[in-house]
Amino acid sequence: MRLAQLAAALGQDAGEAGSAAVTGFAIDHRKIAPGNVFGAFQGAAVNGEDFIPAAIAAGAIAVVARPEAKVEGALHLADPNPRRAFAKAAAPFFQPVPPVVAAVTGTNGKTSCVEMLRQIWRMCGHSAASIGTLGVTTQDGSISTGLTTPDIVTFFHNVSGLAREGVTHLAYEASSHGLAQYRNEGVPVMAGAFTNLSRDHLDYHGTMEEYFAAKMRLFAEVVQDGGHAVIWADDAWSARANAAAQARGLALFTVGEAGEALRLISRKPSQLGQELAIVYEGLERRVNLPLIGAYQAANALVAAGLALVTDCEAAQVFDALSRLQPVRGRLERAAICPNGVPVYVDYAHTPDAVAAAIAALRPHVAGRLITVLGAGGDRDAGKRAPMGAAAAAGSELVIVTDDNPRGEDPAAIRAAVLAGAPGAREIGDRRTAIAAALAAARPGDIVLVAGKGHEQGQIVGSGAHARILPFDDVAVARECAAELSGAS
Ligand SMILES: CC(=O)N[C@H]1[C@@H](OP(=O)(O)OP(=O)(O)OC[C@H]2O[C@@H](n3ccc(=O)[nH]c3=O)[C@H](O)[C@@H]2O)O[C@H](CO)[C@@H](O)[C@@H]1O[C@H](C)C(=O)N[C@@H](C)C(=O)N[C@H](CCC(=O)O)C(=O)O
Ligand SMILES: Nc1ncnc2c1ncn2[C@@H]1O[C@H](COP(=O)(O)OP(=O)(O)OP(=O)(O)O)[C@@H](O)[C@H]1O
Ligand SMILES: N[C@H](CCC[C@H](N)C(=O)O)C(=O)O
Ligand SMILES: [Mg+2]
Repeated sequence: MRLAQLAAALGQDAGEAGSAAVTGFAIDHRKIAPGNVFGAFQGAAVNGEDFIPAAIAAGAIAVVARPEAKVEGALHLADPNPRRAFAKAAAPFFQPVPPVVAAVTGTNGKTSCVEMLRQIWRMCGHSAASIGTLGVTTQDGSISTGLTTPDIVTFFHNVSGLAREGVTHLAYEASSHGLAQYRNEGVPVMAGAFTNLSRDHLDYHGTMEEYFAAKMRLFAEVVQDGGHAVIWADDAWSARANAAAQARGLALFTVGEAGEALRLISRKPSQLGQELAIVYEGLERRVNLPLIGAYQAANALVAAGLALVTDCEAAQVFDALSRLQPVRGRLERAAICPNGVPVYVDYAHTPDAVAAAIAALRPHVAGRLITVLGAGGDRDAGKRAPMGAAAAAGSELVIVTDDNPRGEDPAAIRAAVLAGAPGAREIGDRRTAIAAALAAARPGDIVLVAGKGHEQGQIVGSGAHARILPFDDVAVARECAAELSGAS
């Protein structure tokens, strides 16, 4: 690719520099190699424009930046929205891409949906992958990227790398941060999905309206012209999501009890899962979903909707639902105590998710539900008390503990959660809290350990002082259960 082509994609003229070969793209000046294009963005922590001279010194031949940024010694590709312009400029460089791409947004359920869709596609015979909180997942396993939505350069590398490996079907998670920062643009997206909206990330977006607007960029700009919008119909924000998709002219596919394309008629919990009655194209079908909880049924049906609009055969899709494997850290049964008490690990880290995880377990509780939870530091502080309240409303015993305190005082975070759960116990150390929950449990009880799901570490400190202490809720629950059997 020549610089002239790249400039033309942005409607600009590269002049004499146009014949230079573009060797790659970077948004971090420390990753610039000679011949690269640098994207200089104003960030939350620092201003990327401050690194323009260093990027040019390292060999950048062009810089995508705001018109007012100072660029000397390289071509200035000026744009008032440099993140969007950078994505547009870089996209043609990263070829090929999988022919079928779907993206999922929503407060809760993105990871579950993309992972379930990956499995359904696979069972329909396609070579499929997903990108999201669990990393880049193919049938051979997962590689973690650290963030739900990686930065745009990593995203392009991953997407084109998967296509080169033969992946034809890709599902990715579009977080609101990722959408707001144009971290996943430029790949033709055949279908987008919306799962739900509830409180999270207001530290970043400010208001629910802004948060919703960030999510709706998926339908307004990211999904390709003539693409599909699969929308969970039973959420308070669904009607507005429908309107956003229709305003863009996308083909609407609604799912749920109020869904028109895929209607959920009934849901009956069974011992190991649930039986769903659904109607698709006028035909009533029964699906034995091997997963518990209304929320997992919702995610499975949204994933099924995405498979259907990406041309999978209905009989195969519904058959695949009955063979879905659990998603790591989502209502994962981590251990069974010697007295028969099961311990579930769930990634609930919003008030709505805590309520959803509890609702999923409640039909299976004969005795008491014991919930262990905390809230993350350097994240939306306003969700902490409502998380505590959701736990208290649905559990007989709540133990408030630490969950990635990051740069904050862990005791202050716990106090904020406890404000919503006044009767709760407080045990800062997460291992001690889990051990205490298991020790308190009597036959018939269930223990829910919420907040970390698949995570492998406890993040303490921030910036240069950040450390990730190894911690895995599933492993710790197993160890604590084993200690109990040693003690009995
Ligand atoms: C608030 C936020 O979203 N921050 C992310 C964002 O940072 P930013 O664009 O504001 O960047 P910045 O650090 O201020 O730096 C500005 C620019 O200067 C560049 N730079 C910076 C330093 C330097 O020495 N040289 C240099 O060139 C940076 O590459 C960047 O382009 O882009 C960075 C690069 O992609 C991310 O690493 C960073 O994630 C931080 C670590 C983070 O914690 N993000 C979380 C909140 C997040 O994004 N979570 C979402 C949602 C999770 C969910 O609920 O699903 C996710 O998608 O993971
Ligand atoms: N459809 C849903 N409705 C309500 N709660 C849900 C739903 N799906 C998942 N949850 C809750 O949210 C938790 C996280 O689920 P998942 O990882 O699929 O969501 P996510 O949107 O990817 O989250 P993140 O924003 O952290 O990436 C689950 O463990 C569960 O507690
Ligand atoms: N993607 C989410 C993960 C939160 C998980 C929870 N363990 C926490 O640290 O708050 C976030 O970055 O807000
Ligand atoms: Mg996720």
